[in-house]
Amino acid sequence: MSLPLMISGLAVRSPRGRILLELPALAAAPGALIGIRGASGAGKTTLLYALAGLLDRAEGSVRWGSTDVLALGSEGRARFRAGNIGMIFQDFMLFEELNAQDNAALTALFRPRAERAALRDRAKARLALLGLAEAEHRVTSFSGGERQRVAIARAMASEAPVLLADEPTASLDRGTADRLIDDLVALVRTQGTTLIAVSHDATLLERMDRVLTIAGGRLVSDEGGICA
Ligand SMILES: Nc1ncnc2c1ncn2[C@@H]1O[C@H](COP(=O)(O)OP(=O)(O)OP(=O)(O)O)[C@@H](O)[C@H]1O
Repeated sequence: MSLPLMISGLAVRSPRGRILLELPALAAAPGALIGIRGASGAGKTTLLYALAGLLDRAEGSVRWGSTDVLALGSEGRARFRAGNIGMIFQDFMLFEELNAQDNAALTALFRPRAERAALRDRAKARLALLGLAEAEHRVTSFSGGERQRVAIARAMASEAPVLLADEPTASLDRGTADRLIDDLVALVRTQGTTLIAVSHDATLLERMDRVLTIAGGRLVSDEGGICA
């Protein structure tokens, strides 16, 4: 399944009413590689959170296909995310008491029984591809880069139609980052996934079909790919 994105009248405010993000309209076809760049505090993570349906207070609509995630209650948003959105976020959202393999295969819990074994196999293969052989180790002892790779393996193994990533290469060495970028591009090209990645990594941004620049909570440029 592939999901087109349609944003309309999106506005996110701080609890005191300050505008953090204002995006009157944005559309993205499925199967696109979209980069988001901007200075610290520009609103990039806020946009990713809005796209993932992780914000409780936002005006407007964020439609993935026919689903407006802003119109759903928290349970509905969680269910939609589990089925449709793979997330590689900066806090990695790992479960400390689980090992790397179980963390990477976590989305199997939300899948029909018949799909679970294949998802676990994909998670294992992704961990190996990302150079994490210690799949049986609990993530508590892992470094930042190792934790990031577990989160990436989980998001990619889910084969969700949408992948949202916040600085996916930030904790990785250049070689691992380059392999990851190749893998993400291949996934998008073969599966029709939509990848939206916030990044400062020029190598990653160069590989995107489209790069959005956010400044002061607003979209200030929308380029069909850049050469950094
Ligand atoms: N809950 C909140 N309450 C008040 N202000 C907030 C809240 N969340 C974010 N902000 C503010 O919103 C603005 C955008 O933050 P955001 O994290 O989206 O920026 P960013 O572009 O991702 O920055 P960075 O590159 O540093 O991660 C910042 O000024 C931040 O301080």
